[in-house]
Amino acid sequence: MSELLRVEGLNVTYRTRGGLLPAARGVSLTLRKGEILGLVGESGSGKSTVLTALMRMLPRSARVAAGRVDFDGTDLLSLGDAPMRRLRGRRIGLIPQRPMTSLSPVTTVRKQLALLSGGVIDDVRAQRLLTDVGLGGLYDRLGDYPFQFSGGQLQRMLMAVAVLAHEPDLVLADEPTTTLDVTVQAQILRLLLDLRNRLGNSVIFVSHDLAVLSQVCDRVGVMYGGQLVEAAETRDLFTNPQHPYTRALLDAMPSRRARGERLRAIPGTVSGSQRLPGCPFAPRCDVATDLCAAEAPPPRPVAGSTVRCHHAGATS
Ligand SMILES: Nc1ncnc2c1ncn2[C@@H]1O[C@H](COP(=O)(O)OP(=O)(O)OP(=O)(O)O)[C@@H](O)[C@H]1O
Repeated sequence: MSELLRVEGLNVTYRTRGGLLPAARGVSLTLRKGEILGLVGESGSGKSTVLTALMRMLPRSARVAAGRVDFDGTDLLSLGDAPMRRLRGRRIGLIPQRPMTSLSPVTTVRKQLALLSGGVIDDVRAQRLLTDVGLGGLYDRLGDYPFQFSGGQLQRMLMAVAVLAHEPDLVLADEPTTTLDVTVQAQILRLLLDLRNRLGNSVIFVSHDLAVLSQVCDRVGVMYGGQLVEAAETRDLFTNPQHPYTRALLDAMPSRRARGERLRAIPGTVSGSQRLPGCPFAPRCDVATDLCAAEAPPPRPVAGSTVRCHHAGATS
């Protein structure tokens, strides 16, 4: 598979009352054509910041302090605003986190689908797209308002717009199933896989839930304190995790604990870890040494993973 996206050394900083906050720190990743890459991490680890930087939709308080984002031969970070707007939607689609709040409550769904698709969804096209995402029966109700549909139905419609209206090469999905119940969540994940298999698009799928990512992703990147601390093929990550934080995340997954066994929470919080000079996970890590607190480990290959840990390889 050839490469679609290459992110190198992405640094994003927010201006806050407490000073500059480095929310993404030296994030490097690659995405092949047709690949689904998951990004996982606790709240505040920097997942949305990376996704928003790729879309060039960061708030004004943010600054991309360093890095390069090559999208199919185009440097996204130096691209002018007008060509970037043309790219958004057409070649890069976004599936939002909360379908209900992404839509205006006072405009009919028909109008919003047309607007979101840049005018390409007329009534004939809408019928085909709805059928493609398993909602053919809702065509007669397009004049209704968002609150008259379920969250799962709205998310399918937004996926139809993001993935099918222009068939973009890259789809960015920011926790698209978080607000849905488990059965609907499974339907949405299946739909995402079906669409990828049919269209061959690449996807970056952000979630705080490793179990969700394991169902759809070819590869998974683990974020902590603004850094990508480990990235590997999904199976390798689950069977042979190299970073202590990845191991702790896996240990905290209910499905991986034996029945009756206590779940292991990770003590401490991610808060403030972006400002530490050494490894951001060091204060919560049970194998950390003085070196970890003093020096940030660079990414290096260990047993199929790319991992940022001074002790990876020695501790597994
Ligand atoms: N607009 C902003 N202004 C200042 N700080 C921000 C802003 N947006 C995010 N941050 C901070 O940047 C860090 C990374 O946040 P980000 O939203 O990227 O994390 P996340 O992993 O996506 O979290 P979540 O899962 O909760 O969405 C956090 O410390 C957050 O508080």
